[in-house]
Amino acid sequence: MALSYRRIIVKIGSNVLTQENGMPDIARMQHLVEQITQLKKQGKEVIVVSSGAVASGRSLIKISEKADAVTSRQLLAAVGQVKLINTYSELFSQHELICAQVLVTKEDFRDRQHYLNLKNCFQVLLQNNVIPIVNENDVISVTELMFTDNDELAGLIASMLNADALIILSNVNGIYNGDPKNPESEVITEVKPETTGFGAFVTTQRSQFGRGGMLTKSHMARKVAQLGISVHIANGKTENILPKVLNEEAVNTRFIPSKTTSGRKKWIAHSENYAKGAVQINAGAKTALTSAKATSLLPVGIIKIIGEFQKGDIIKLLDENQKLIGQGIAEYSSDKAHERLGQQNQKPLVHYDYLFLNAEVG
Ligand SMILES: Nc1ncnc2c1ncn2[C@@H]1O[C@H](COP(=O)(O)OP(=O)(O)O)[C@@H](O)[C@H]1O
Ligand SMILES: N[C@@H](CCC(=O)OP(=O)(O)O)C(=O)O
Repeated sequence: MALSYRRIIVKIGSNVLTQENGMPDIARMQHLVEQITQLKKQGKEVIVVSSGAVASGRSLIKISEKADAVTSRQLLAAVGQVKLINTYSELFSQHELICAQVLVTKEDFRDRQHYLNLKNCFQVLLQNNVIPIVNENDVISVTELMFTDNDELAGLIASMLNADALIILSNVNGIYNGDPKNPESEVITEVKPETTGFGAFVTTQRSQFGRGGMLTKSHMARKVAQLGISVHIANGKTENILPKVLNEEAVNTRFIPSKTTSGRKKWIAHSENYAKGAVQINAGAKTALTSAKATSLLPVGIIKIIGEFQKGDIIKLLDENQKLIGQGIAEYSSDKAHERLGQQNQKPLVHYDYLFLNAEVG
């Protein structure tokens, strides 16, 4: 039976678009564009998150051996992104489709207003039947300003746009229960919200041109599925992989979504890096928050306040072992929280509606 997704984010990894010699694989791009065109013809909305700028740059310019890694990446990406988007534009125009370039940085997800502006831009593109092609703005995103990789970016976009599905195309058939190169390893076909233990199979190993590897993919996939979005990790080098995934005809790893979460919670879920402060909570509060019942964080369960924050800021929630368990929006400042610390009958510091708790990865 075909999966009936309407809004789909397709993330295309560097390795899918790159030949073994590091040069862009135009034939592969052409085939992916054909598949996306088919989805568009079926009335689906498709947003592409495409890596490949650096690989495209490599085909155009030779970098000096003296240049450092950051500068080389800036040069290759700045030159390569033009070629990448031009290639997409030419290929889509052969099918009478228009695509748009959307380059983003971590900063664009920083506050609610930036977030809403970006969301608005996607909405107008989709309303006009344009295919957004998103990539990180590698020219200004360097070192700590960078997304872990485009998988993280794709997860953010999927949750921002309330997508039905995120399909991550990589150079493996999915997450294997061992080394992907070992013929005895098999693809884990389904990860349910309650599945545990699969994280042990994922190593920090990554492919020749990839950045984050399978570890970030599985972290992100878990989080996105927790927000109510199906996530598939599939092989972008397999012929007709997109229709095959949707018709359940290809081996891939599918993360089954939890029941849906509000847009506000989705934003909070991805705001961990923008937290202004943190609170450490006791074991009782942790048990209450992680139980099935909707519970707000009360000062009585807080043992420590870390850093300064104002009403409306994102704050992290840590357990007694300093482990991050989630984040939420503070209902009042750190000064007021200090006054109420450990006291009973006080207003919640984080209301349940503004609280997001992380799932275990595996
Ligand atoms: N359990 C596993 N199953 C599949 N791949 C794995 C696993 N553990 C590590 N990997 C590595 O993750 C790589 C894919 O991630 P990555 O290199 O970031 O690719 P991409 O460019 O598509 O984002 C695989 O090529 C493989 O080397
Ligand atoms: N923004 C970079 C890609 C970075 C990246 O995350 O790559 P990948 O791990 O292959 O998805 C580029 O366009 O070359």
